[in-house]
Amino acid sequence: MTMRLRFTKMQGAGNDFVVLDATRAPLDLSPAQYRFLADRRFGVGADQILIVGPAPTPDVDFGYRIVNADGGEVEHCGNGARCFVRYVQDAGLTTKNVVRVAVAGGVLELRALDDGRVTVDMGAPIIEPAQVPFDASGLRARELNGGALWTIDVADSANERPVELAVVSMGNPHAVMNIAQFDTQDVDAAPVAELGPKVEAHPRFPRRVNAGFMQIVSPAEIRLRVYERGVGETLACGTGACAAVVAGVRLGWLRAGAQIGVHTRGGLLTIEWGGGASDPVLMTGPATRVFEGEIELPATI
Ligand SMILES: N[C@H](CCC[C@H](N)C(=O)O)C(=O)O
Repeated sequence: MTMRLRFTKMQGAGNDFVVLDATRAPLDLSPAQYRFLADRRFGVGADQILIVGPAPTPDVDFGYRIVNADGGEVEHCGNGARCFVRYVQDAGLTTKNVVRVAVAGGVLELRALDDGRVTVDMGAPIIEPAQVPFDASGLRARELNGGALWTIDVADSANERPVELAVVSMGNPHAVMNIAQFDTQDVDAAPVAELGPKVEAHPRFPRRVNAGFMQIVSPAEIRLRVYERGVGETLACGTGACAAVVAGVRLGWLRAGAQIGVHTRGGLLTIEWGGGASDPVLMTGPATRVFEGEIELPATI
């Protein structure tokens, strides 16, 4: 028994999505069915599944849900937000250029630009460790320029090793590491494959965490790789780029209020944050429709 499911494949800076339209009828798939859709051999293949729905409240235009490739539903997706607005415009679901959408992590305002990119007001970051959430019990932060760096022990292949990180939530949890601590100035040589999964699943992150590896190029430019919670390393992570800039500004490594160029493996994201706790993080980047299709989705997997 299968169901025929129409989908749109999209990508934002190489972070790729299967977009499902639930604006006309509810769509409630199982985690196993979401994993099937995300599977790059047996299904369509994607980092996340985006389910576009009707507005849950009068103050927004739409709602959308985000499911990681492992089938777990999450609070936020920055690259997905840009693809969402491209989708609803292309599908004729809106004629607006500024769209408000409700996600589990909050309400986003999205602006489609004339050059094809999209700017997302990602809201203010959450920097209180307990709200990330991060268990800081028994730890003492290293204060730097008003920001905080935490050292946790991570079991790598050989033994336990200390890893220094900043913690930020954009509605979803992020750990940001400066790669200089790994004796390299090249993010391509950072130990993402080895340490990414260990940090993602570290017990001090009760909801797991997205692990960002940041190379500071200048006060207005970074290179970033992210081992995403529930996926693994992706070519880009929008909320990860926002979290890295927030951490970098707070720690004095990046310039507050500047347009920070975030070079990811999939393309350039531009992030701006004024540095105030209530200042919104603004992210601008690409959003591309790749193809549309149909798939026979097994009713039970
Ligand atoms: N893996 C993330 C969700 C997707 C975030 C990323 N794709 C983005 O563009 O922000 C998490 O579990 O919080």
